[in-house]
Amino acid sequence: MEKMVSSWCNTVKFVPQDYVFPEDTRTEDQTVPILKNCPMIDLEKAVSGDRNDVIQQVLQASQDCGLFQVINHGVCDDLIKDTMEMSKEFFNMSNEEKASLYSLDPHKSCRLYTSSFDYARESIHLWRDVLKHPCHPLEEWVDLWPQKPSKYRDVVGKYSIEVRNLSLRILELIREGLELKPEYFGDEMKDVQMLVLSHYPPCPDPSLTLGILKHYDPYVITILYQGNMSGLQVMKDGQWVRVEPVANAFVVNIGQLLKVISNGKLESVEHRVVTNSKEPRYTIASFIGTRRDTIIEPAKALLEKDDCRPLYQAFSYKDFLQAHKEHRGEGEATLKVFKIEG
Ligand SMILES: O=C(O)CCC(=O)C(=O)O
Ligand SMILES: [Fe+2]
Repeated sequence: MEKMVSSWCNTVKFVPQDYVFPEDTRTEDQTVPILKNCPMIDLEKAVSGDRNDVIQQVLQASQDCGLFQVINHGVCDDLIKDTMEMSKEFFNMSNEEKASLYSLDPHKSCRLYTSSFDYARESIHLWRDVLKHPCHPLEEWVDLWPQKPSKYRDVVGKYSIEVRNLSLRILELIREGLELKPEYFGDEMKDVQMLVLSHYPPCPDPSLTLGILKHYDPYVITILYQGNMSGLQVMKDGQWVRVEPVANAFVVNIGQLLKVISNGKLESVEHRVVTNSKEPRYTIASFIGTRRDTIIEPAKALLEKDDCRPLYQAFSYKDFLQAHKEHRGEGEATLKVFKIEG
């Protein structure tokens, strides 16, 4: 517990040496430019307006940026606010109250930890505390979730369901856009959902530290709520740029599995999180993924339609995760393992 950044960060004036990243991996400049033309997609229009136009916006943004933001997404503002409140309350509880969830074991399904999933093996730590738990199907997991704050399970349970529904609606737009058959994203492609609540406390020298190292999301799709504090940066045209938070909008990230399924038509964007010295930052990421035995491959219908060869061989998600672990921080290298050269 004493390793959690929030346990000791108020007592230090300088960044401890084991939190200082090598110069080429950390952020030297806090004032990187804003991601321009980050598409803001109005999802309501998919129902009441020109659905095809929304589909094209989603596809275009996924191709150009690997990321977009959504408004009028159907998750109600109060629920987002209450969930953020639950997260803040949780992280601000005393260490005694959180102790039962804290674990250094990367295999524990619901856990509170600090830095990355494997603190014990990393040489430099991230400026970040994390609560991570599966949430689908809710009744299977909810009993493992925090018991305090007392409304946590109720509020976060509702949030996880609504955000899951949002992910499925976006996946459906993508499926239609790629002209895949209706059952393409069947149950197995989306039957895992993880919720990751992050707390990035203020840092005395943000130029030395990172909240999360550069990475690609090793899932199908991510829905991120980043509150009102910036910190998320994406690699665009060889440059790190900021994704500014927009009140009640979600950031949608195309995961690496979707890049493979779309045979590289959709991009997955490299991103990282920087720290700041002023305010704590709280974010909630919902990842839709799959089980370890699911086979991932470029959609055959897409290859036939476009008359093109597959860029990736078929692989099990288990093998992908293994490669992901081996190439930590080098997300491009993970997919290269499965790339068909030619
Ligand atoms: O907290 C954030 O802003 C981003 C989190 C993220 O990229 C992740 O958890 O994969
Ligand atoms: Fe991420």
